[in-house]
Amino acid sequence: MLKRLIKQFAVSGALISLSVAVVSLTGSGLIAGDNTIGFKLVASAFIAVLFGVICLVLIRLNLTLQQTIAQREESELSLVKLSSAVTNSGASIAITDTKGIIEYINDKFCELTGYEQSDTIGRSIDLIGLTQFPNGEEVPTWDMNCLKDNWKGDLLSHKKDGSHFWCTTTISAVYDKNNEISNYIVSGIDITELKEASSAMKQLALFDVLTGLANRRLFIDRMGQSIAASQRRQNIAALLFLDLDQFKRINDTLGHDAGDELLLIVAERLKSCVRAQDTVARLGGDEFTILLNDINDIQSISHIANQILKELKEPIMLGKHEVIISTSIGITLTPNDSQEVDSLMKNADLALYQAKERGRDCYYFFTEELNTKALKLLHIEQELRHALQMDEFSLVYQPQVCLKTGSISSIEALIRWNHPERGLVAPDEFISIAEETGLIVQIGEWVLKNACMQTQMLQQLTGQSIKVAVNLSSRQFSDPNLEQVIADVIEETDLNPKYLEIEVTESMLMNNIDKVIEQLNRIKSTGSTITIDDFGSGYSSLSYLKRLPVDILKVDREFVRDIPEDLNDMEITSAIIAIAHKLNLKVIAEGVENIDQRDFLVINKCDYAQGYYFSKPLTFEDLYRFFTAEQLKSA
Ligand SMILES: Nc1nc2c(ncn2[C@@H]2O[C@@H]3COP(=O)(O)O[C@H]4[C@@H](O)[C@H](n5cnc6c(=O)[nH]c(N)nc65)O[C@@H]4COP(=O)(O)O[C@H]3[C@H]2O)c(=O)[nH]1
Repeated sequence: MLKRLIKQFAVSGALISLSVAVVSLTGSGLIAGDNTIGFKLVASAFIAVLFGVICLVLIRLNLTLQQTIAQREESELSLVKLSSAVTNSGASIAITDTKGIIEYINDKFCELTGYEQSDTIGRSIDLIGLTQFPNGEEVPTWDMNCLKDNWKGDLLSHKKDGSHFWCTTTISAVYDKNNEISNYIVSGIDITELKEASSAMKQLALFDVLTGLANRRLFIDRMGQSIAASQRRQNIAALLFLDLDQFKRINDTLGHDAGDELLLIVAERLKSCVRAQDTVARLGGDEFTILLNDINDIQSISHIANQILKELKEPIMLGKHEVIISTSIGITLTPNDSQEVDSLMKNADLALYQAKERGRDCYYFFTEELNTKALKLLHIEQELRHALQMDEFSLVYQPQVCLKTGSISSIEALIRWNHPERGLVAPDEFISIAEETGLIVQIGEWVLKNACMQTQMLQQLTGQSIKVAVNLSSRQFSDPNLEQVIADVIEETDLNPKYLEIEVTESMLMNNIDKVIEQLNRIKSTGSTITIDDFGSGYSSLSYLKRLPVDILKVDREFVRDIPEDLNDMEITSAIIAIAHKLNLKVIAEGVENIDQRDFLVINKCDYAQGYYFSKPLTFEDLYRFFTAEQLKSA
């Protein structure tokens, strides 16, 4: 009101004075002859101007006053806004003095910590444990004397009830007009859930879900640390690769839950064999690795390896079933064998392979010779790839003779590798490498296709219904698309499928009988027949044999070799023939090298035979000649 009155007074005064001044000056000009009147008029104009100026000053003063009041109102409003923002902030806020004594806390602080205003004001902020990291380490920046700027970090804090929460915390210094710190604002946001989620993710990323052991990633990381530590401390670290010998069988027969339970028990037993500074990891499946650190003598590694072998052989109860397993262990040392993670892994794997070769349930230390052998195998693998591209493979065929008629009933296709430098390479030297590297899938398809094609051609050339037997490797046998591959080849080569015999080894059929039966039935659905190769060399149970959809049993060469000297072999061979016939299966004996063996087989009613006595494996051209000669003989 007063402001308005002053304003009105000043404005009217200024206007009146200005008008009076103008009128006076005009009047003084008009009566220029009369000096006295003119002087009076000028004087009154001067007074009017002076009065006007005073009024204008008053207007200015009034404006300034108004601005000051508006500014004060504005800052009051800002303060209200700020205080309401702090009070209602989603972040917990505490304001402390320079010594960390709490002067203010907002509602969120109370909600988060469980403390009331009355519990906290006047007490140290240490109350909620902001001065310590979870591992007990001091928070360095919480020293008030050091904190000159903002500090931000994640802290594990305490609630009033003693429980913990993770808080992402910002501590900011507040400066007064003398640029001295007057207060600290401590604001925090609860990130407990986030921390828990990220630690769960860390657990997933670094640990095996089933066993809780380190996973491959963490293990490799630890290996890097062990390599560095062994160099620093000038001692040894050992890497052990383990593979459970009977795991697949247990998994297949007792199911995956039992398999998982077994892995958990194995993990516990492995942990019990090593020290706290060692790492046990599961790389996947039944593959475990162990890192033994700070080793001073190799005997202690052997001691631990022996302990593991012993521990794992203790019976394990899986539900109602008691199982006994064993393990094979490959061992490599750093810095002795290598100081590179990759080559140490490779070394241990090679040593493990060697342990398995040596009959399993044992450990084997990596050696340089092993490495040389592995390099040689790698070289052969590269050569095999090249051989496939350059068409260096060929097939030879060994006739199979019907012992009743003496005529050729089938031919067995056997692969040869025409190596550009080494000449003809026998399959025993490369099939296992091809299997290990997976190249057998391509090589096997090549064999199947060429064997069918050439047999079809031979049938046309000779006019005879010749069958062909083709060996299948275990890798091919486990391919779920196998029947499609066979069906495609049959269609492509135009061979009647009843002339194709697929040979699978007895050892291939040993695992998971139901799956094997399924696979054999799929192969049979193509119209071809199935022969079990090397029969008697494995441990086929007769009850299994009854269920298998097979047509022919091939007696292993081992049993035929010492006939007629070895009575046991003769007993076994005649028993296999008798059993096969009881099951309505045909029998073929392989490796027949002399007439005594042939006669024995004839007497014991073996259906077919194959061996050097009848013919060595022949090239396609020789085979054709062989057939023509046979035809001439019988004509
Ligand atoms: N001591 C002796 N040996 C005889 C006699 N008659 C034949 N043999 C040899 O015995 C092997 C018979 O083949 P297998 O048992 O299937 O054993 C085969 C088979 O398991 C594998 N193999 C050969 N060709 C292929 C193939 O195309 N694919 C696959 N997956 N494996 C093959 O390589 C093995 C060896 O084949 P080969 O070296 O051709 O050796 C052949 C053959 O040459 C005999 O009277 N005495």
